[in-house]
This record gives sequence, C-alpha cells and structure tokens, in this order.
Amino acid sequence: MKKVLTIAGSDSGGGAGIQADLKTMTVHQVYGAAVITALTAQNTLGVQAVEPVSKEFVAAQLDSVLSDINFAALKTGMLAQKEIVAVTAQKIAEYNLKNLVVDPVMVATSGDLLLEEAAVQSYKELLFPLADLITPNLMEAKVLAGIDKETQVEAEFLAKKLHAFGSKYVLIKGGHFSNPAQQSKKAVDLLYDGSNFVKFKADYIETNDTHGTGCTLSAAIASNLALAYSMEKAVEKAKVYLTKAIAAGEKIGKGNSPLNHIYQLDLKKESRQG
Ligand SMILES: Nc1ncnc2c1ncn2[C@@H]1O[C@H](COP(=O)(O)OP(=O)(O)O)[C@@H](O)[C@H]1O
Ligand SMILES: Cc1ncc(COP(=O)(O)O)c(N)n1
Repeated sequence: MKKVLTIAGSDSGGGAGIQADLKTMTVHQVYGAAVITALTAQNTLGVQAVEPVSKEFVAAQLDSVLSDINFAALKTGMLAQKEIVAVTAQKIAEYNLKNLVVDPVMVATSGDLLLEEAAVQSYKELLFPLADLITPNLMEAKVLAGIDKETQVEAEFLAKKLHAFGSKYVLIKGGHFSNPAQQSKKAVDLLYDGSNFVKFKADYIETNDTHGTGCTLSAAIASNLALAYSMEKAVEKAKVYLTKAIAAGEKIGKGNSPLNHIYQLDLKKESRQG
C-alpha cells in the first residue's frame, strides 16, 4: 500500500484539516499518517480557539514518522506559524521527500484566521521551492503575490507570479464563473507548469456546505500522486472526487456542513444510516 503524509492542523469538528485528509486518503486506498501542527477548537460554525504545537514537537513528530515510514507523497495544510513552516521545510529537505503538495491555508471558510501574517514570506522562501504543487485559492494567491485582495486580476497572472517562487506547478482554485449560454455556473481551477495552462471545470454546486473543500482537494491530489498518476491526471481525478463529495453532502451541525467521503465507499446502506 502507498503511504501518504499530511502535515496539518486538527479540526475537532471533523470536516477539514487532518480529519478531512485522512478520510480522503482512506477512500483513495492509500495509508494516511498525520503530523499535527495546531489544534483547533472548531465546528461547522467556525473556529473558536487555536493552539499551535511547538516547533520542537512538530519536528519530533516529523522525525518519528520520516525515520520509519517511506512516503510516496505528502501534503501540508494549516501550518499556523512561521517557525512551523520553517521546520516543516527543513525536514522535507532533510529527508528528501518527493511529491509535495502545499495547500497554503490562511483563512477557514468561516473567515477565521489560520496563519500568522509573518509566515507568508516563509512559505515563499522555504516551502514553495520544495513543492511539486501549490494550491492557493484566489484570495491566498493575491496575498502571496502581494496584491490587494480587492484588486481584480486574472488567475493566469497570479499563477505566473506564484510559479516564480519555485514550485513545479501552481493550481489557482475556485474561480467561479457563469456561462450565460448554458445558464450554469462552473467551479474552475487553473493549473500552470511554467509554460502551459490547463483549466479544470466542474459544476458549481449552490451550497454553503463546503467546509473542508481545500483540504480534501489537496489530500486527494497527494493520494493520486502517490498512486503514480501524472500531475494533470491527479488534479483531474481529485476535482471529480471533490465535486461528488460536495454534491453528496449531508447536513451535519448548525453551520457549514462538511463534505461526504463515505458515499464513495461501497458499503451496505444499513451501515450508513443514523
Ligand atoms: N460550491 C462549489 N461547487 C463546486 N466546487 C466548489 C465549490 N466551492 C468550492 N469548490 C471547489 O473546491 C475547491 C476548493 O476551492 P476553494 O473553496 O476556493 O478553496 P479553499 O477551500 O482553500 O478556500 C476548488 O476545486 C473549487 O473549485
Ligand atoms: C485545521 C484546519 N485546517 C484547514 C482548514 C481550512 O478548511 P477549508 O477547506 O474549509 O478552507 C480549517 N478550517 N481547519
């Protein structure tokens, strides 16, 4: 079995962070391990508190798993602080890890801040040069490119700017656009490898129940890379997985419900009820 590592924060509500990553990996039939960078007291309504893990303890977890298990791919999610970004980059380089997907998590869907501002520079200098893929959403891409959040810019422009920080690929997520001819909205992600652009389009689902979409997408891409798919195929398959998991969502909690990973499993209906 292929092994995949997530280095990310814990979402006590189970919808995002390492919980979403491990569910996604399991459904992809890869073995998931998790190094926790921060605890969040979180539910579907928002993030009530954050407790970052010390950089020494993040390093200890990384040494434990990396000295023992051979990972075919890995992803980073919420890294919370610049010291955690730095130690993560240091260990990834030290152990010469391949197939790295960096999801530069800054803000939760609920609007709560998950990364200190001082860490943005560390991402660009230390982690992006090691990454096969970085997966910012539009807002994160603007922050990383040093562009005001209110400024309208093309995803292509952002992709080029971010590619200069040294990752092999950049995926700008979540440009939503309407196609007047078809009266349908599409959720579009743009992949750039330094010379070519590829667009991944899926139906935009009218819902606020999208807690964990970014985590799920990057975990699915890392799983697909571990399974030896090309980057393009890994993103394409991950997008299909994600869209189905949003569409199959059930109401969980009082706020923005998480995605449904279980529907993908071929289980008897009885075992899913209740
Ligand atoms: N309502 C939706 N319907 C379909 N796809 C969506 C929807 N919302 C987000 N996505 C997709 O989920 C992924 C994560 O995008 P986004 O929500 O922008 O990132 P993040 O979770 O990091 O903020 C992208 O592939 C995006 O196109
Ligand atoms: C621990 C943790 N990590 C990441 C996210 C972002 O999740 P989303 O995909 O909803 O933006 C989150 N809410 N909590």
